[in-house]
Amino acid sequence: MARTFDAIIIGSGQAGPFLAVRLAQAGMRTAVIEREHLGGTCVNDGCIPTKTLVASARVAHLARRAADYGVVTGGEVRVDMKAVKERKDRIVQASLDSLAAWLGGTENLTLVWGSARFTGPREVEVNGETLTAPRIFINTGGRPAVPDWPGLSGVPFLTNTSMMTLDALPEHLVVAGGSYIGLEFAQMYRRFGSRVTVVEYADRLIAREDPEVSDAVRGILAAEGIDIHLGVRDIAVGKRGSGIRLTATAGGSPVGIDGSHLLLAVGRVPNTDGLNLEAPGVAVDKRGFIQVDDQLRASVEEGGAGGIWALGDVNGRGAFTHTSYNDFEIVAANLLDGDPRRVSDRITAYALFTDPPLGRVGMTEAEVRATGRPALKGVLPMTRVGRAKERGETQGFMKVLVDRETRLILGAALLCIEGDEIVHSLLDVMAAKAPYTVIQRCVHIHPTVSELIPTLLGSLKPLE
Ligand SMILES: Cc1cc2nc3c(=O)[nH]c(=O)nc-3n(C[C@H](O)[C@H](O)[C@H](O)COP(=O)(O)OP(=O)(O)OC[C@H]3O[C@@H](n4cnc5c(N)ncnc54)[C@H](O)[C@@H]3O)c2cc1C
Ligand SMILES: NC(=O)c1ccc[n+]([C@@H]2O[C@H](COP(=O)([O-])OP(=O)(O)OC[C@H]3O[C@@H](n4cnc5c(N)ncnc54)[C@H](O)[C@@H]3O)[C@@H](O)[C@H]2O)c1
Repeated sequence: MARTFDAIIIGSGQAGPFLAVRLAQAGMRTAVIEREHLGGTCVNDGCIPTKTLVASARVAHLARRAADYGVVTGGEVRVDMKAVKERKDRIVQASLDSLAAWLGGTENLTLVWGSARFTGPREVEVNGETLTAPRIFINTGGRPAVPDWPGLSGVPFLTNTSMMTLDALPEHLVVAGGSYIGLEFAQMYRRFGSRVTVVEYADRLIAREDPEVSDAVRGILAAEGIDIHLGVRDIAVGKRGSGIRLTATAGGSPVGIDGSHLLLAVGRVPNTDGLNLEAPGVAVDKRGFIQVDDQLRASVEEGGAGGIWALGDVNGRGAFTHTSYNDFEIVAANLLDGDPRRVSDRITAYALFTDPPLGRVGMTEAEVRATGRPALKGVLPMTRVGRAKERGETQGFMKVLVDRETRLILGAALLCIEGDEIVHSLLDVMAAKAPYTVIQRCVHIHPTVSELIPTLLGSLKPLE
């Protein structure tokens, strides 16, 4: 006998639990199916633990720089990795506990532990039991990609998931992938005290960003003693003692790196392969992401029944906690509030949490150029920002791009202290569809980093 619900949510990532509570509060009998841990990647092996570790690493970094500020410490700075991990575990556990209490205390909501797969358009199977509902929401997220390098299956390697169990310092961490995940771990472990080498396939780091951003990030990381190899090809790995040996070519020259640990950060794959999406006829693209419309309804092949939505990383429309949460808001608004919110209303915004962080909104310069529209550009090096000088952290720059005709802000890259925070002042003006002059004429507080945003906007020159 099948158990019947009004709604089923597969996966408890950053959209599912919030949607489940809204649906249950609206009187729908709702099941949340989770196979591993509540909260998904963000809570367990993504944002929350990594930003907690980044905070420990920053303290170590500043403690080593104490003398720059005239502060005397008791000699060499050491990092107690067990204590660092315990702090991280405590913060993750508190998040898990509050999520479990919230879901457990919600009427009409049933939590089912197990791995779900579709057996029909409106039914899934979990642990041999069939659950049915007229509405099914997929929030199954993604997992680390594992490349097919020769020798990889014969050596121990880490991913962002297994990194969470480390409580000792790697002597030499080799990080494959010089993008968001790889660079956050690279800087963090360098600051904890490891030797760190990054190997990146592209000819620059974070290759989705503009070259000047990639180059500045590379300079910042290199100055901290991180070895970086770009344009890496033909990677092969083998065992060497208790560690690994990675061989490759970089820019055509052979490279050999002996590391104690290997971290794979070469991208993520969506968790759709085990869902048996053929049963409801849900279409995926060639990388496995579920095809959705602007209101996140899964595109169901001809003859399919509909009634299926996909939220979060699994739909390929965003790969961040805030985009997953926004997916929840869009689906809830459409289903429960009669408010036709859409994904296309969302302005791209994210941060890379290196130190200094990179706050990003809207288009890159390359994207603006590709549109062919006349634009203005402003750049301000942080060496000219009083607050940065006072804090002794003048690395990076702020860059903004504006449409010359409409005067609307098109995009910005703020690689600077507080760049992940102050970028919201630009984002909010973009959301308000107000011209840049609104923020340029706004009087900001002295001495802050935000204070220089009007100055940045006052420095606009035509984008040649
Ligand atoms: C190292 C790292 C750092 C990150 N840092 C940031 C950051 O700083 N800021 C940011 O915005 N984003 C960050 N992200 C991205 C962010 O974690 C994800 O975008 C976010 O978690 C949204 O994921 P989601 O809602 O799609 O699902 P997920 O959080 O991935 O959760 C999916 C859930 O579904 C479950 N599941 C999967 N298949 C099934 C099944 N068949 N049956 C039952 N359950 C299933 C999984 O067990 C999991 O719990 C980071 C990611 C990583 C890996
Ligand atoms: N701060 C944040 O918000 C944050 C932090 C971490 C992760 N995330 C999310 O997780 C997603 C995945 O992050 P990611 O960094 O794993 O993936 P990514 O797709 O951004 O980067 C993967 C990197 O690995 C490189 N690469 C691929 N194959 C390689 C190979 N064989 N050898 C060497 N390098 C190779 C790619 O060129 C790329 O630079 C991001 O898109 C992001 O949305 C967000």
